[in-house]
Amino acid sequence: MNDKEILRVKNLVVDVKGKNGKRSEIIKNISFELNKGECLGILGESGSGKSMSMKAILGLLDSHFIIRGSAYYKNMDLMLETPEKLRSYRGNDIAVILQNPMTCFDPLFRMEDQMKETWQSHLNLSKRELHEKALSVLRTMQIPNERDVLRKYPHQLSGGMLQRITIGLALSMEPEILIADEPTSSIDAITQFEIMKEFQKIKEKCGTSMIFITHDLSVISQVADRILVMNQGEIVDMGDFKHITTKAQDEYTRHLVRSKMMVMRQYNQVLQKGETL
Ligand SMILES: Nc1ncnc2c1ncn2[C@@H]1O[C@H](COP(=O)(O)OP(=O)(O)OP(=O)(O)O)[C@@H](O)[C@H]1O
Repeated sequence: MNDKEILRVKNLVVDVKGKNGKRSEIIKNISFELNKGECLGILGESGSGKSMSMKAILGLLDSHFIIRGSAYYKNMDLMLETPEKLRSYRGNDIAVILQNPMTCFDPLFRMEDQMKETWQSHLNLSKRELHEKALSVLRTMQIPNERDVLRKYPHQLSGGMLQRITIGLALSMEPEILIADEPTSSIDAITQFEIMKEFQKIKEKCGTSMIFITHDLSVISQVADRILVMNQGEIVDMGDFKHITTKAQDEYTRHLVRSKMMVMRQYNQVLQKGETL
């Protein structure tokens, strides 16, 4: 690893064991690095291996999967760490934001209790301080009526608001790396735009290193410094937005760009209308 890098993934292979005992390769020898303060976009269609590669790095795959390769975080190979150590990295150093914010919260508990629980095991704070922290996260994420929101259950809040809270919670842990796996896919286009603005702010203000996983080129066009394209478990292209959209040599990338560009034009039209509402 050089000084600029915060994560270096080398020759990552993931095999899955089928019921008949046969092994099939779902991640085929991928290597990439994430630089400090950089936002790396991982782009690919459904099933291309975006989530699996992240899960493998974070130790989130069960024993049906056989993983080879290395993933250096601050010169430590995550692949060689114990499950306990990986769990502590996931809480403190590497924050993960998932597709559906509803699945991150327990439907039976009020938002305040869930937020407090996130911090309780990591921070030594009094009840009062935890309450103040919860309010401050909501204010930072510009959530109105923050006192009311804390008393609500997850189903009483919109998907966009829950995702904002998830992002706020992830950031409150001051992670070194933020991994967002399709964080806007279950949200309408206007809220998606607002959430993307949050990610842009995070990048500009906090300098957090980010990996942003999506199947949608338009979504990462605003935040990603570099985009890595995956197809059938392999990295087929890598470069900045301009390279991906105008100079990609790989036929799959070109096909992806052509089809996304059309959607992107429509998406931008919707957003422009939304902004002037
Ligand atoms: N539990 C599983 N058991 C076996 N194979 C799996 C399992 N989960 C995913 N796969 C396979 O791994 C490959 C990569 O899946 P992955 O979820 O990483 O794709 P993705 O690019 O993140 O797509 P999506 O956006 O739909 O999640 C796919 O071929 C998928 O069928």
